[in-house]
Amino acid sequence: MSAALECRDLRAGFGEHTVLRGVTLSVPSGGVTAVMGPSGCGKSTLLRCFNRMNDHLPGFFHQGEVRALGRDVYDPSWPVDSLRFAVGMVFQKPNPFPMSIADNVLFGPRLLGIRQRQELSEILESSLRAAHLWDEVKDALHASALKLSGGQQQRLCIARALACKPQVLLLDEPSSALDPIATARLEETVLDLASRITVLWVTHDLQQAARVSQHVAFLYMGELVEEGPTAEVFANPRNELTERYLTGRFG
Ligand SMILES: Nc1ncnc2c1ncn2[C@@H]1O[C@H](COP(=O)(O)OP(=O)(O)OP(=O)(O)O)[C@@H](O)[C@H]1O
Repeated sequence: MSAALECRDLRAGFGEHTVLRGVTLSVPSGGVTAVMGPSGCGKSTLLRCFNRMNDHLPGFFHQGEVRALGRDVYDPSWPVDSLRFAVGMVFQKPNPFPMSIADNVLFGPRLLGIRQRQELSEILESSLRAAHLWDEVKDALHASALKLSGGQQQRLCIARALACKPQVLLLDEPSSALDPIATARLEETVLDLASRITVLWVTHDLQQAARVSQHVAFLYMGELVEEGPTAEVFANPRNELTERYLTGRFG
């Protein structure tokens, strides 16, 4: 199985604060890999290294290698915009742009220079369908995205990322602001997508990690403690820290 994302000896942090302390991780192509670990252990920082979303944050530094789709993410011949189209991201809080549903989805394709009406309308429909939102919004494509519910807004954010035809989606606790029904719909949507693209999903929720992922990585205080097939890690963790985390015995 080839790796969609990889980092080797990755140290990263902000100013004097080292957050990631030499993380080596390989995220298999296809399916869902969950990153779990206690608050502050560096999950989001790790996720954001893969599409260079930390770069603009004050004091950010990194050492070591970070690769996406087989390429160094700092390869000067790979513009950061193209990297972020290939490795899309959905954040904790839904963040639709204050514009119509259609304009949200078509924002990326228009930036990519696509102007043909027919092509844009195909991208709009296929992205909304893939995000399981088409049936709910097909008669209101020109209504404001801000009128959608939180769960719909989060699926719109997925559609917006999908419109740029990513090969990888980074999800940073995308359901933490959603109720259980909206969370279930989001999980169903992502599981469908994961047959075609690679998903790296940061979650606090162990049951969610067990439900959605085939591969799991456990981070603790900036170090990768354990990774492997989800069923194996949950049933038989090799590391005592992982075992304590999974059984809720974490001081
Ligand atoms: N922009 C920033 N500037 C300075 N420190 C930061 C910044 N972003 C994160 N940190 C610090 O890096 C550490 C790891 O944060 P990160 O958000 O990666 O952890 P996390 O495991 O995702 O946490 P949570 O589960 O609470 O979201 C924390 O101590 C945090 O305060």
